[in-house]
Formats: sequence, C-alpha cells, structure tokens
Amino acid sequence: MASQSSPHAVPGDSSPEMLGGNMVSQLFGGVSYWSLAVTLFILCVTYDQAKYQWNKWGNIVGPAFKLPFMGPFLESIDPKFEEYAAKWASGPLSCVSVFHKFVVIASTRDLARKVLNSPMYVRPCVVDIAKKILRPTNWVFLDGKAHVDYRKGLNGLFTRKALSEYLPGQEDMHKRYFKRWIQISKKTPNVKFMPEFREINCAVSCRTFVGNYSSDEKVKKISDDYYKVTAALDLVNFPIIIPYTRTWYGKKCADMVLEEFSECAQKSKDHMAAGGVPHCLLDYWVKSMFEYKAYEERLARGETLAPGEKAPASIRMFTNWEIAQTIFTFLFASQDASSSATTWLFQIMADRPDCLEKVREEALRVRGGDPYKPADIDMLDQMVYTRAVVKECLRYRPPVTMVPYEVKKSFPVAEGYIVPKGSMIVPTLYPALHDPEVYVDPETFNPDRWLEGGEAEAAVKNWLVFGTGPHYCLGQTYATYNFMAMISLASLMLEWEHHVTPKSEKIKVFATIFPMDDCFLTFKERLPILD
Ligand code: HEM
Repeated sequence: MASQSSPHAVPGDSSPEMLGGNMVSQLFGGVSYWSLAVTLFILCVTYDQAKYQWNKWGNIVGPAFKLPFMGPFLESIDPKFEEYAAKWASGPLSCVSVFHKFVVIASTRDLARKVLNSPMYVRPCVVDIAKKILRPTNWVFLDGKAHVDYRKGLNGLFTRKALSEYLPGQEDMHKRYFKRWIQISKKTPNVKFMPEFREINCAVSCRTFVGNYSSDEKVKKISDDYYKVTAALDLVNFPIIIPYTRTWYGKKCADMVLEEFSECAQKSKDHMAAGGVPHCLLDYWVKSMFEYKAYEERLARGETLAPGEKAPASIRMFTNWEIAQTIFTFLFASQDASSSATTWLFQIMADRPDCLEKVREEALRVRGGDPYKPADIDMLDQMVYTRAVVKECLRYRPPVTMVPYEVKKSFPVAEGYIVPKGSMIVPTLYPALHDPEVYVDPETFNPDRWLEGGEAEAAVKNWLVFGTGPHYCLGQTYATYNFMAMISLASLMLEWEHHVTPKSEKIKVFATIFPMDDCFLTFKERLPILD
C-alpha cells in the first residue's frame, strides 16, 4: 500500500514516491513555486509562438509574432470590414492564429476557387454553437458522398416549376410588409430599416418553405425572434450554454422553430396524402417522397415502368424531425445573406433614382401596363434590367464576404505553402467581385455592366457571390428571383427616400455586411396596395 503510505513517508524511506520526491527537490532545490510557474508560463508562450512560426513557414504573410495565446482575439469579437480588407490586400495567402486555431485566408479568386473545389482536403467549418442550434445530425454537417447524396434529394425543391409555385406566397408577404413600412414611416420618418428587412426576409422564407401550415402569428413570432439565432453565432463561444446568455436565447428560439416546422411537416404529409396540390417547398418535398414510395410499391408488386415513363427521383421517407432540421437550414442559410442584400438594394435604389426609374418602367412593361398583375416566372425572366440591378447589388455588396472551411488533411494550396491539417482556411469572395482587372471601376454600382456588351456576365469565374464547388448555395436561383420580385413590386407600389449619413456607405459586419448606420429610410404609398 505504498501509495497510501506516501503522505506519511519518513526519512530513509526508499519507496518510489520518496525517491521521486527526493529527485524533484534535488532538481528544483531552492526554487519557489512562483518561479516554477513563471518557467512553465515561458515554456507555454515559447511553444505557442514556435507553433505559430512553424505553421506559417513558407509562402504566406502574417504578423511576425503572435500575441501570446489569444492572438487577435479581441479584433475578432468586433470585426471591422477595413481590417478584413487590409488582410486580403496583404497577400494572396495570409494568416493569423487565435488561441489554438491557425487561420489561413485565401484572398485571390483562383485560390478561393481552389479551396472551395477541394473537398478532398477541406469541409465547411462550423462554429460549435451552430451544431447545437442546428443539431449535430443536420445534413449540412455531412461530408463527401453522404453530403452529395443528401443534397441531390433537395434539388427538386428549387426547380423552375417549384420556384414559380412559390412566387404568389412571396408576393403576398411583400405586399404585407410594404403596407407596414408605409405605416412605420407615417408615424416616424427616417427610421433604421435594417431590422425590418430582416423581418420581411424571415417571413418570406417561412411562407415559401412551410406555406400556410404555420399561422401568421407564429410566422411573426419566428420573424421577431430570429435575430437571437444570429446574435448567438459568435465565432468563439463559451463551450456550454449558460441560461439567459445569448447562446441560450438563440437555442431557445431554434427549439421553437424546429418544433413548429416539425408540426408543419406532419400537416403537409396529411395534405399530400389526401391528394392535395403542393403549394410550398415542404409540399414539393413530401410529394416527391410519396411518389417514390408509390413507385417502390409498384416494383414490389412486380409491375414495370410503362414505355417512355420515367422513374421518379430516388428519395426515402424522412421523419418530421429530419424535415424540420433541413427546412431550418434553409432559413438559417438564407436569413442573414438575404437581409443584407435587401438592405443594400433598397438603399442603393433610393440613392440611384435613375436605376429605380428603369426598374419601374420594366416592371410595368412586363405586366402589360397593369401594375396589379401578379408577377410570374416568365415575367421575371423578361426583367433583364432588374436582374442586372440585383446582380450588381450582390457584386458591389456581396452579403457573404468569406466562407470558413476546416482543413481535414494537409493541403498544398499553393506553390511554396502547405496548410497544416486542423487549421481553418477562409476563401474570400469579396476581392474576386471587386477585381479591377475584370470589372471596370469596380467600386461603382453600375448595373449596365451586366447588360449586353458589358464585361460582367462573361466573368463567370469571378462570380463567387454564392460560392462554388460541392457546397455552392442551394438557394441561389430562388434568392435572385425573390429579390427581383420584391424590388420590382416595390418600384410600382412605393416611393422611398434614403436619409444619407456619413456612415451610409461604410460597411458593418454582422454575420454578413450592412450599411453602418442600418439604413435610414422613409416609405410612401405610390399606388394603393390591394390584397
Ligand atoms: C443573397 C442571398 C444568398 C447568398 C449571398 C448566399 C450565399 C451562400 C454561400 C456563399 C454559401 C456557401 C457556398 C460554398 O461553401 O461554396 C451558401 C450555402 C448555402 N446556401 Fe446560400 N446564399 C443566399 C441565400 C440562400 C437562400 C435563400 C437559401 C435557401 C433557400 C440558401 C441555402 C443555402 C444552403 C442550404 C447552403 C449550404 C449548401 C451545402 O452545404 O451544400 N441560401 N450560400
């Protein structure tokens, strides 16, 4: 029982503990605990610094030394656009190290494309809290073949036919919020509209994704509360969720939304099982599940396909909970980016009445002169100028400036530099979209560059607004049509003015990018908005 006797060890005792104790006292004889602690600290700082130097060895720029342990952590709590821009300009590959995380930033178009197209080496990097909010089993955390297969089953939700079915619901929501904006401006002119743009996007998404299965009150609640999810998504969070903190509120909101979407999934299954017509994304998804199930049953009965008949896309039955998680990822992926784009779109249109007038003229023309004609997808396709305005807005102020990825295997990303396994690598999208060698006068908003004879449409490699590679944005066509439908209808029904401040053109980073002053606007009715 040597281990029990060690506290009572006496001189001359030759137990291993006593021998060890003697050695320690011989080694550190006369050395205080204080100086031991200092030595240990210096060793840790040296290790941290040496590791940073080792990771950045090669063709990459970065601070000569790392601030011990935390690196530029404080800057990452309150990120500034100008600091990001300076980093992008510092070199094609640059780096920082925050706590134990080594972060590589890939700033050129070609490097960004290379990262996004290298699923062998990288996978999307998610902050820990995103896993808690979206749930670890969520499809967006799948990698490789499992991700590709799951995603294939979702493609049918964004076909042209499906998107055209979603349009009436979107227009309904647009009109509701336009009326609300007029009321807000009547009460108080020049208010910050950024929160309103967040709300309309949440409401439009809910209507598109789950249709009328969610009540107006519930949609309003989700729209009101959703900012709590965004606010919870700091890059670095405390590892556990503490009650009444931002992460706790964010998780609570997510729980509420997931529960609601789960109930919507059951309602949709009941509706489609009763032979109902699909009217939202959820219905389309459930319909494809039922179609495939019916096909399997036919095969099981020994039937074969009739000549010329196509087998339906292979898709299994998903549980309500799985459906809810997936629909929530659509809301999650779209909310911040769409709110950013909407804010800039309304601000820029107010600042550029010449462009707004052309959008308005086109809106009326494609509706055959009747401003109350609901927009369908063919009309949207004829809106060449409005599309140019939307694309230019997304180029000029790309909502997603960078996409963090995690390096799962040492990655020879460029001549002379290998990104170490376990690092974070961040392809940036903004520089490619502001490349002066591709876009004439890139810091100017100019929709004409997207029209015939312009330089922008041909520069497909630079069009990184929605990413590229296996994780490119699933909702990009839907998002573009939605912005076109919204601004086109707004041009007909509304007049609006922008109260320009010195911060209007400055960029604030809040997950995506927004005007620093949150966009002061005043809306007025142009035509009565009918239900
Ligand atoms: C202005 C609006 C939007 C922008 C700028 C945008 C941008 C992006 C970007 C940059 C990515 C990452 C791509 C990559 O890693 O290569 C992404 C992914 C994604 N987006 Fe969007 N997005 C927008 C709207 C939407 C909407 C409306 C939806 C849903 C309907 C959506 C659904 C998704 C999904 C599901 C992913 C992850 C795809 C995957 O991992 O396979 N996005 N988006």
